[in-house]
Amino acid sequence: MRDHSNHVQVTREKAVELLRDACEFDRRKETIPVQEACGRVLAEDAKAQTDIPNCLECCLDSVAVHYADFENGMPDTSEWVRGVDWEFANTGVGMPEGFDTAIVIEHVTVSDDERHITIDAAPSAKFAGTNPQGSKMRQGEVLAFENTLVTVDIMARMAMGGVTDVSVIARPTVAFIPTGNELTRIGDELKRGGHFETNGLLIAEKIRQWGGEPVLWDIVPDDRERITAAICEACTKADIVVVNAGSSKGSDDWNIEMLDEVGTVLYHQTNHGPGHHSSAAVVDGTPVVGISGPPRGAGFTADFYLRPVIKRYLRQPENLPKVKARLASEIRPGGPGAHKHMAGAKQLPGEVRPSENADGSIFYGVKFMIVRQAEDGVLEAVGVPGKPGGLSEDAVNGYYMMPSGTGVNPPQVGDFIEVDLKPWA
Ligand SMILES: Nc1nc2c(c(=O)[nH]1)N[C@H]1C(S)=C(S)[C@@H](COP(=O)(O)OP(=O)(O)OC[C@H]3O[C@@H](n4cnc5c(N)ncnc54)[C@H](O)[C@@H]3O)O[C@H]1N2
Ligand code: MOO
Repeated sequence: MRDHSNHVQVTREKAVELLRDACEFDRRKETIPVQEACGRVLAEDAKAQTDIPNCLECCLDSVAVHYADFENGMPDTSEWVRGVDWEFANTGVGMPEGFDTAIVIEHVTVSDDERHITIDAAPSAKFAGTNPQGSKMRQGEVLAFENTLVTVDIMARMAMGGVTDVSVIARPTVAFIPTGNELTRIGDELKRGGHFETNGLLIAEKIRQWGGEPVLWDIVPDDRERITAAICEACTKADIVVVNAGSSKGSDDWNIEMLDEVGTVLYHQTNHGPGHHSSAAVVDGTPVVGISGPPRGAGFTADFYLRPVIKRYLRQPENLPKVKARLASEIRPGGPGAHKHMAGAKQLPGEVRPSENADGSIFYGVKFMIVRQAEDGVLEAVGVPGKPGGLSEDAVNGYYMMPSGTGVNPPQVGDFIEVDLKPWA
């Protein structure tokens, strides 16, 4: 049984900072076709391979002429020959060779047989109505900088400049190690009192959405040697490792000890719940993110702690975006430390766990919120009604860290609160 007398509890902010400092990635690069670059991060500047346009180009639908014919005023065009003195020229297309100036088609009357024209407005200067070579992009010009997340527009711009292959940061591989004797693979027969291993499904998809490559480990039983072996193997094979469950104080909760044996534990508790038993370690230079078992907390603690590590690898913004929203429904404190048997209580009933902020520090209950526009146009946040883990959670798009502790006043309906937006990417 684990010795949990020596807690390393940190705030959420400190946890992210410790994890960030522990990441010294040796990023890999790969070259992929530009058509597949959307959603990837450039490892090098992408440069135009050619001038665009690569010759004098016509601006609008026009006829192409020689400016020299207009230098002494409007010429007599009755004897003009198509292809010699004039030619059609169209928007965004190279000028017919030899022609230097364009007159928009609205100032031109074309004969029915399209061989003769009369013009009612002369061009103002040589090259009028044209775009010079290289006016959209010049060969060698940077079209997108290193570390840019390629959007559809950027992908199309690079392709426009003749870029066929791009160098991108390889997707970091993220090993997910599920632990627990009670776990059963999805599709197998459920053990008595057990659960299907669903956190792997949940977190693998998040990893993909955030730009990583999930690698799912088989369920590891609560056995010290097997846990250690799985962690060590994963740390040699993956860029980032997630160890799931086995993080608390139960008779089979070994993960923190094992991480401590093979690496350095940075922290193994945070100041919020759910998610209290989140942890982090470094094993042979590989960051290991510890996510607690209960699925309700596993999802958003991955948002809090795993996402920044993946984003750091990919050199993308790490913090979740926050919005200020008007609290639209009453929310109550919760989690250890927010219990009615608060810090300082002399005797607790046996089924109640002691406060984790008995020292008077602030503890945060993570509240699932729906952020939406109120009828008066203001952004409002509604606490998810009903039972935690219920259907109403499907609409959750934000998290609020609700403080509790001595002297802390919880927000009232109508107050503005800061909500972390749930990340989809
Ligand atoms: N006496 C105390 N008991 C507990 C405390 C405490 O402070 N004192 N903390 C509670 C809190 S908070 C949490 S969170 C959990 C943390 O538990 P673990 O991270 O050690 O997770 P397990 O005990 O292994 O499992 C808990 C629960 O989650 C299910 N689980 C685990 N892995 C998966 C998975 N991959 N997919 C789906 N479900 C999974 C597991 O079957 C259990 O039902 O401890 C509290 N207890
Ligand atoms: O760590 Mo637990 O996730 O607080 O519920």
